[in-house]
Amino acid sequence: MGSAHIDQRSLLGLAESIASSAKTIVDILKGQKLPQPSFLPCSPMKYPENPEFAKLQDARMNLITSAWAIEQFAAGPQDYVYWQAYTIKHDLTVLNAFAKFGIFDAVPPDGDISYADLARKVPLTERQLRRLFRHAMTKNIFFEPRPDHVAHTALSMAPVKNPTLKPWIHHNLGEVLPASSRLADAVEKYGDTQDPTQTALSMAWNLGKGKSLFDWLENDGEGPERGWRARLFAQAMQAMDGGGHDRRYTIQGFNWEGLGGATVVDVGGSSGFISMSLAEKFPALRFVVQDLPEVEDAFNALIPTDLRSRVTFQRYDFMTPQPQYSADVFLLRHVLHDWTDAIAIKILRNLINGPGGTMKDGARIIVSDNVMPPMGVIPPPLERLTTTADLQMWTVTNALERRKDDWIDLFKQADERLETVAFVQPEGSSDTVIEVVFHDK
Ligand SMILES: C[S@@+](CC[C@H](N)C(=O)[O-])C[C@H]1O[C@@H](n2cnc3c(N)ncnc32)[C@H](O)[C@@H]1O
Repeated sequence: MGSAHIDQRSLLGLAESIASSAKTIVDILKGQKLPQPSFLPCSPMKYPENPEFAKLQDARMNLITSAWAIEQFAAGPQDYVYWQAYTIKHDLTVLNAFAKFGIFDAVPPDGDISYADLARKVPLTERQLRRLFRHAMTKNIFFEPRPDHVAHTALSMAPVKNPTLKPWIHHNLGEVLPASSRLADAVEKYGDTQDPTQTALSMAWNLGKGKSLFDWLENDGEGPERGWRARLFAQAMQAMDGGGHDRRYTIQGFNWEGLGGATVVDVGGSSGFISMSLAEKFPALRFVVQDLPEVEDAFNALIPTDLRSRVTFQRYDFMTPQPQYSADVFLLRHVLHDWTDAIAIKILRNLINGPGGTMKDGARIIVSDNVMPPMGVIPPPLERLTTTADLQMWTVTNALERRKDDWIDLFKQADERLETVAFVQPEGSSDTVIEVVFHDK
């Protein structure tokens, strides 16, 4: 078991470390004839991933860790804590307002636009716009190339170039942020509960008795609007398809080719984007994407014609017995971490015990999810992604991120016949692919 250590470096030591990591990054990019980082809107959105990835990644992680520490030294403890409490929430509010009111897309990607003209394109007044922009610009999100005009920077261009960041912002800042600000109140009221209906989210959004996150996403809204949150959530999940949660890690982490002509059931598969990528790569495989009814539209919008015969959608509630119980493989990607142990066990048992029989001997459950590493063994910027995922689950469903032993215990508790045979975490991946085999003996 590792432990997190306090950073012992001095102010000058941090500055030297920053200079050294920055030089490594500059040299690698120069060597590969790639642009240097800048705030120009045409800047690349991501770092390259190639043979020098590990060296580049180490330098980036050290640079970020050192920059965080040096910011804390430069601010001093009193100002740092005071500023954090005061400013951060508004950074997030502004980002949410930009996404909600279509401002990222209303500012032209090239050139600039006056606040007055922008106010004619979006549902905000010039005065409101100026106030939001002025705060955002302190962190290099948009800038004023000339008085009274606003233009994009590389950061404000990110949701324009990758539109899935907009539903991602909506879910995290429009839905989860009001809930995370109630986490302490929910703990005070409900204690250390694992009930998915007694959460900070249910408190913040007055969900009513017995309603959980997914009931709310699925049912909020009237008439044709109903389920609008679930549809946006399905798009937000596609934003996770990049960085450490890129779909390619789920593809690399298991020998899909070796399955031959099997049927894979993608349980809680959302828009089906993983199944579609797997189907493209492995033409012998067939897929059934299962999710709640409101997600079907997102699937229909995404499925290419040539995959329709091999990738289908089935409305299915995984709190009920699995209709495809005789399939060869069940994929659960980013699903079990949404649920406390008692419910995750119920979901697993529903896979095994179908309405007409049990899972086939030798069938596999493939889980692609976070496995919490021991404390302090991965760089702090990556550690923060795992602790964020854990707190996010606590906030929205009272669930958690599990360590390796927790996963093994979970499968055993669900059914003694489940054997966990592999944990594979491809390089660069935040997800681990866990392979579990069912022995019907
Ligand atoms: C965190 S998302 C993961 C989606 C997808 N597997 C991925 O990798 O991005 C969890 C999914 O579980 C689905 N879900 C939640 N409750 C469900 C239920 N009772 N039955 C079936 N699907 C459900 C949600 O609609 C959502 O698509």
